[in-house]
Amino acid sequence: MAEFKYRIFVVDDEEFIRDAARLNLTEYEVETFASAEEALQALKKAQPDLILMDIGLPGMDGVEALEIISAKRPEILFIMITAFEDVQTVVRAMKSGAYDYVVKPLHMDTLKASLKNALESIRLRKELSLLQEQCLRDNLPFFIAQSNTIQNVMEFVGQVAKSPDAPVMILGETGTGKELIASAIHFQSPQYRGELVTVNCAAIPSELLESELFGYEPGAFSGARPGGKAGLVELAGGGTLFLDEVGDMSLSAQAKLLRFLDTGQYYKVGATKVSEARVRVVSATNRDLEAMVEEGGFRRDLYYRLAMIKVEVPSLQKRPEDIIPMAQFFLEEMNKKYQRSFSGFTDEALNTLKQRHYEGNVRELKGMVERAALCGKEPVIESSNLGLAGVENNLGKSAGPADLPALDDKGIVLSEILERVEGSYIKKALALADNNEAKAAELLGINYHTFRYRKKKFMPE
Ligand SMILES: Nc1ncnc2c1ncn2[C@@H]1O[C@H](COP(=O)(O)OP(=O)(O)OP(=O)(O)O)[C@@H](O)[C@H]1O
Repeated sequence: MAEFKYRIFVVDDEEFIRDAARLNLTEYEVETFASAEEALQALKKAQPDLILMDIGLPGMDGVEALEIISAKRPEILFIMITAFEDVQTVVRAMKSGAYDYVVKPLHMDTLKASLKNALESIRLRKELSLLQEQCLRDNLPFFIAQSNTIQNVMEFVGQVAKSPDAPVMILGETGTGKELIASAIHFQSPQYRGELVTVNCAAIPSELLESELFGYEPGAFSGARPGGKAGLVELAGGGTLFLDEVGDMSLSAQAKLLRFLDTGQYYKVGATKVSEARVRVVSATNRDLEAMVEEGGFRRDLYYRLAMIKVEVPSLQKRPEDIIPMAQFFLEEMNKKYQRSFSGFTDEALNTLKQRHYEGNVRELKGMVERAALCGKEPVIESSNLGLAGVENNLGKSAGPADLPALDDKGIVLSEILERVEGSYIKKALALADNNEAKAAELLGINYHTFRYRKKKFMPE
């Protein structure tokens, strides 16, 4: 195997110094240049690890070249070569990020020691970044994809994740895994080191959404924080902004978002100066956005912009092969969460799980397994632990008192039954309201935030 050698550019107008570097630094791959301009030209094709740069060059000086190169290639280290009297310039170079400097006349031992230190720091930096990458990827949420249907979706997701600027819209019923897919897009994209910032457009009152997204200047409105606030767009800079339930965004916020998507620019509330951010936007909805566009509730131009790439997540009903592997995976998760030690499900419980029609999709399945892990007795989950007896939770059927278990001398657990009834009505209201949580809350005569809180209890996120 060829021996690995660090690559060093030496930029000095004195031929003697260039020759000395080539002759003495044989353990490195050395290329020499008589001017900063020549080095800049070579950088278009080459990838040096370090540049040994003379400060007093004819034409562009060494510090200017350092600033230009560092802005684009911050990973390249610089050691500056300077004459004694040049202290001011050395200070400027160090402030601009030079790693070290050596003074003319060059002493090869001093130069070699400085190079060794610099290159050791490159090695450590590379090692650290490899470790960080591995750690990021190891902490990726686990996505179960057993069925061909969802495997095809995930293959497509892996492909679209690679183009960092293309907006992606994820469509699918509630609880199908849209948020998980948004995080898969982020972590498989080139900007995975940036933040993944999630905004639930339905949970933020429409009058606050704009200032949450774009931030505000000090004193922008009464009640604003004195120091102003950074927007979620800014926090997601260099990463991904996930707009969940995007169909619930007000028309005024839609207009601002469209401008941002078109130009990458935005105004903080109360600002006169424009700000910029580079962000991949992923959005999701379980509403029929095309119908909303026809009815004027969602801007057509924004819809086309956001849905440049569409990912459709099938309901659990359409991929029954995923039910059992998911149930087993969730049981492992719950074993850890609640320090239980279930080894699996009885055959009857497995059949119950397979036969159920999951209106709340994966979230409902996960909730059932969680409840079973809490209420069941080791070593295995039984069908009766799945919380389906007595009340038929499936939608389309009545969830009224007729389905409640009779009260006899064995007694009942009232709190459990009330909980089931509540869960059943919440699901029914969601279905009637076409998954619009605000409408579902209205149907149940409770406010939106109470609805969200109670929904989470039955359909944990
Ligand atoms: N394929 C999967 N593997 C493992 N867990 C999953 C999978 N799909 C969904 N989940 C889990 O199911 C729950 C619901 O998923 P998620 O929140 O991503 O759904 P959603 O489609 O965004 O729902 P909503 O439309 O209500 O916002 C989460 O706890 C998620 O971790």
